[in-house]
Amino acid sequence: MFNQSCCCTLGPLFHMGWYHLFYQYNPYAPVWGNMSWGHSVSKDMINWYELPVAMVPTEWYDIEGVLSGSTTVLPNGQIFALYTGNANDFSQLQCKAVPVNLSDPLLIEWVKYDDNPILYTPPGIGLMDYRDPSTVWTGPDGKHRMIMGSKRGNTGMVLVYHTTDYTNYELLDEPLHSVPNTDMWECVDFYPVSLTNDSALDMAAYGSGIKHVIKESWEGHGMDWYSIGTYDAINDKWTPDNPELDVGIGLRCDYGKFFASKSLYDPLKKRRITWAYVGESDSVDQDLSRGWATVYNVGRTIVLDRKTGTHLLHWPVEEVESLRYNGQEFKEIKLEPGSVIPLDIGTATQLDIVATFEVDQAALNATSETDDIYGCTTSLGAAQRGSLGPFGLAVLADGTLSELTPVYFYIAKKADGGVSTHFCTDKLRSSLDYDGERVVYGSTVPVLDDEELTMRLLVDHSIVEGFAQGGRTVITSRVYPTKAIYEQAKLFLFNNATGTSVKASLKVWQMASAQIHQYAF
Ligand SMILES: OC[C@H]1O[C@@](CO)(OC[C@@]2(O[C@H]3O[C@H](CO)[C@@H](O)[C@H](O)[C@H]3O)O[C@H](CO)[C@@H](O)[C@@H]2O)[C@@H](O)[C@@H]1O
Repeated sequence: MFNQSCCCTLGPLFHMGWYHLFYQYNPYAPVWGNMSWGHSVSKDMINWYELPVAMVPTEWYDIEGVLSGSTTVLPNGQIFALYTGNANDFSQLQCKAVPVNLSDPLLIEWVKYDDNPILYTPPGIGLMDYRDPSTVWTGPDGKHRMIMGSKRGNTGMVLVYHTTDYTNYELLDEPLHSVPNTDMWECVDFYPVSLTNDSALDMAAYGSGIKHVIKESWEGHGMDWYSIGTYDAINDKWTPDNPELDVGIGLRCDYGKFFASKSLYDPLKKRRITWAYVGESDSVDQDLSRGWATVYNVGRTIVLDRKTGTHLLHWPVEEVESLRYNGQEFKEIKLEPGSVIPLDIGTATQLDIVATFEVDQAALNATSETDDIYGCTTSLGAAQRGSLGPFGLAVLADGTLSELTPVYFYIAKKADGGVSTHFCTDKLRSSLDYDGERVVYGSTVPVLDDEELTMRLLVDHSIVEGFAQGGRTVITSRVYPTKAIYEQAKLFLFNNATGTSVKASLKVWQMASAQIHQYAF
């Protein structure tokens, strides 16, 4: 957690045994402004050291902000950053910077390129619709490429550039991809995923057995969208597998607070990790009185869900399991319709929970109730009862359930005989004293015939990260309980369905705190 960091998680990189995270950061206040590149490092992605700010606004071309961008590590070990400068007239110009000393594992000092800016807005693009240059990668033809997010009118798009020297960039005539009515695409990310195994691929991977993902962050809406498709590197064009799941209209990386994410190919463990800015959801006044705002999620691996082929799986990095202690197991607890069962686990403010739920198959077949329009976000939350849901866990709840955050499944039988399963987080009663959004987050989650319903929850005081079906649908929430804190925070199982009992089995671990410190020089 960092004093007002905001917006894109910038070019993460791995250098000499350290994971580096750069992020939009205001050194002076917990609100957006004075945008600089904050810098933190970790050896394990769990415990972090905060380093001196890497870049601050100093020049005419970035005096209104050193905005988002990326870093690139070349095969010869050279490193550079590309970023958007918010110029003195607020136009968005692309700039370059390099670390002063490559033999410094911490890459403390950065210097801006003398001939910045290296790119001006192309004709036909708004001066403020042109930002967040990506990591540079090399295609199968040996050409080096960089992409940026933009829009024309209301059509969001990814622009593609070629470069031969990593400083001069030539814009291609056609975008990599665009989708009408999706507005400005911020912080675009583009990466390959394997169709054959869970090993991540670095950007150079291309050919059969590979799909490519475009991720964009929807300006002003705090939502990150992704789509899986095929990249034609010869023509620098990308096509979605399913036009109904195109970028910005189909699937989200997370259905809660998770914005402006950026991924890293981790060369050490051959995996792709993503981080995003998990903003506060109470008022700016609260940010000011706390003196800080915004956290980052525990790093999440990304792989293609090879069972559905339609989804990605976002899952907490394995390192987080090193924080687990005092694991307790609960087996086959029967939850009758309308039941709420406290789980005796002691303090319940920092938890890792893995739970499975088994619905009575006879009840599922027998129910005559159908609901074709159920949706988490339009529902009344966990209080809305149906024949086959909701059931799940209430976290950060006080003993009287005056405050609680239910995370649950809701199965809706459809008129055509099929079912849709929804994964939701209900923030309507998370806090008795709260001046922010009171909403229900969530979406549908595919559940295949041979699968149980499973969820994993990471609970950490004001953050609840929920992962359904191995990470097919993910919800990150910020909640601000006033009573359900420290020793008063409890964990409950519940089944608010009217027509089925549910069997729950779960393992719950207490979680030690991660260490976040200033680096001692
Ligand atoms: O920090 C800038 C980077 O953040 C991104 C993605 O989140 O753009 C956000 C954006 O909005 C910020 O500035 C607004 C004032 O201009 C402010 O109202 C808003 O709350 C902020 O998040 O930043 C740019 C530049 O101002 C603006 O066009 C965006 O909407 C990313 O695209 C930027 O690189």
